[in-house]
Amino acid sequence: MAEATRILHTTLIPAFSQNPSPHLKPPFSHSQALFKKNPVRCSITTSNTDTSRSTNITQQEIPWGCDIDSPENAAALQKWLTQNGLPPQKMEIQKVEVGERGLVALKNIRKAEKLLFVPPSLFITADSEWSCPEAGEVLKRNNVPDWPLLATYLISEASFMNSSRWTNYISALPRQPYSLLYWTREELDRYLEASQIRERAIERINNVTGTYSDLRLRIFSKYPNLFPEEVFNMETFKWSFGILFSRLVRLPSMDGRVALVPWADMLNHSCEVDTFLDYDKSSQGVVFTTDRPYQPGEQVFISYGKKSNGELLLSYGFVPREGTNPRDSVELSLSIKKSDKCYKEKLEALKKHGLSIPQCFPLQITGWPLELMAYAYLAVSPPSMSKQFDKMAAAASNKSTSKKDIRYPEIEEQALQFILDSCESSISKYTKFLQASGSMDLDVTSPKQLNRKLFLKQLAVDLSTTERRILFRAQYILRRRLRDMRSGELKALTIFNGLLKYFK
Ligand SMILES: C[S@@+](CC[C@H](N)C(=O)[O-])C[C@H]1O[C@@H](n2cnc3c(N)ncnc32)[C@H](O)[C@@H]1O
Repeated sequence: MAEATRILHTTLIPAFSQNPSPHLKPPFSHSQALFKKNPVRCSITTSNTDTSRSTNITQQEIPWGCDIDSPENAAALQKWLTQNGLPPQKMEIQKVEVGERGLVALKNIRKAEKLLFVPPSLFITADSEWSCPEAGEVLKRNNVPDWPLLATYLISEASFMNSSRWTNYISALPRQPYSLLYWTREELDRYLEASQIRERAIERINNVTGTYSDLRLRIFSKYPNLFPEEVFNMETFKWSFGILFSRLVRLPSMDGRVALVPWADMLNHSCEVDTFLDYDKSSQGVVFTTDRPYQPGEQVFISYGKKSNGELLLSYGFVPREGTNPRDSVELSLSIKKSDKCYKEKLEALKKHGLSIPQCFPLQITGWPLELMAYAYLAVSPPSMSKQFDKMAAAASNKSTSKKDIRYPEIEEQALQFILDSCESSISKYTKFLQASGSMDLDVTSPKQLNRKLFLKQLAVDLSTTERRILFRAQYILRRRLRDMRSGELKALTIFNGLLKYFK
């Protein structure tokens, strides 16, 4: 699946911003000049004919997807796809244990077999035809990038209901995609207080909100006939962005184009699988090649990419079982104390290399990056090492090409202790949350609310448990390294004292 954060950074911002920042700002901030004032009229009529959308339509009347446990919409989708060029398949959509709905093998599937073959006529891309062509033209004339364009397209097509070519597809989409976009600020603060994913979720929500506000200000408000507020509003944008975050695919063999690929987007993710979707030039369709055999009745999986549990929760709304994700990582936040004698110089060196105080680095169960160690060296280095600050900051930056494997034996122990302290402070936040979660008052007034809160809390508990596990591992390694170092130093000191005595 497409890497949402990267796409928001590289696709949204450059097209709209003259001053792209690596840290996400509302994406359309400097774009005024790119929008041309050129109103277009749409042929939408008030009648409810087959080829038009009623202007009286309300958001409630539009079927924004379905409850994904209802099998009818999936069956209708499957039938429609077959009638529209999807070749016979060795899988069908079924209710499954992992992912609610998924693709299940109907026949024996071999390892290294190509599956799917979804033709381009069934992809939704930035070039797809609009049921209201005038609306598409307005967005294109204003250089709206792929992501907001596709988000608007989905809403527009949903609003045309049966008149849209995509009605069967849209009706089978989840009514509420599981992603952190649907968590309120209070829920994020409460359930994800220990995890850095909270910050990422807030950033993403602000991004989506900013994108919608900008579209509304610069385009929708100027063409209310084409983009009525009852249909194109914050709620519907949350839905369409939620769909994009959890289903959009980047196709490497089509120059990295992004597309919604009906049918292929029914495949669920497994951390143990290595195969991913791509366009196959020889068969001219989206395929994937199995990396294992499947028997009839078994669910078939793909990989959504090498993502941590936190990233999977952020975009897809699920957390893999503890210990099953070899790519799992946790963001450790490192900081330099304001009381540090060289605080200003260190901050300047970090800023020069695009870093900040505090700064997050990913810890994995297998270890931590060299950049983190370089940051730790900088944090603990005394004023006498000020000449090295720039080199340390450069090595701490993952953008720098300079040598990262720097070593300063004289401050190595302090640097390791500094990382250990940061790990332990983070562990205590997770432990506090996990202990409190058992007796957390969910503050609900209906069974529906209770179900939702219980579900969110469980996701947060799962994420916190897996993230803390990585921190525990790092704590163990760091304590052992420090113990060995200190006992080595002690031994050296004993030998030295012995030698001193001998010479005396
Ligand atoms: C591309 S869709 C896959 C089809 C989806 N299951 C459906 O019924 O529409 C991605 C969504 O499937 C679900 N999903 C995928 N892999 C999963 C997994 N390993 N565990 C739990 N849910 C998963 C999540 O809700 C995710 O947002």
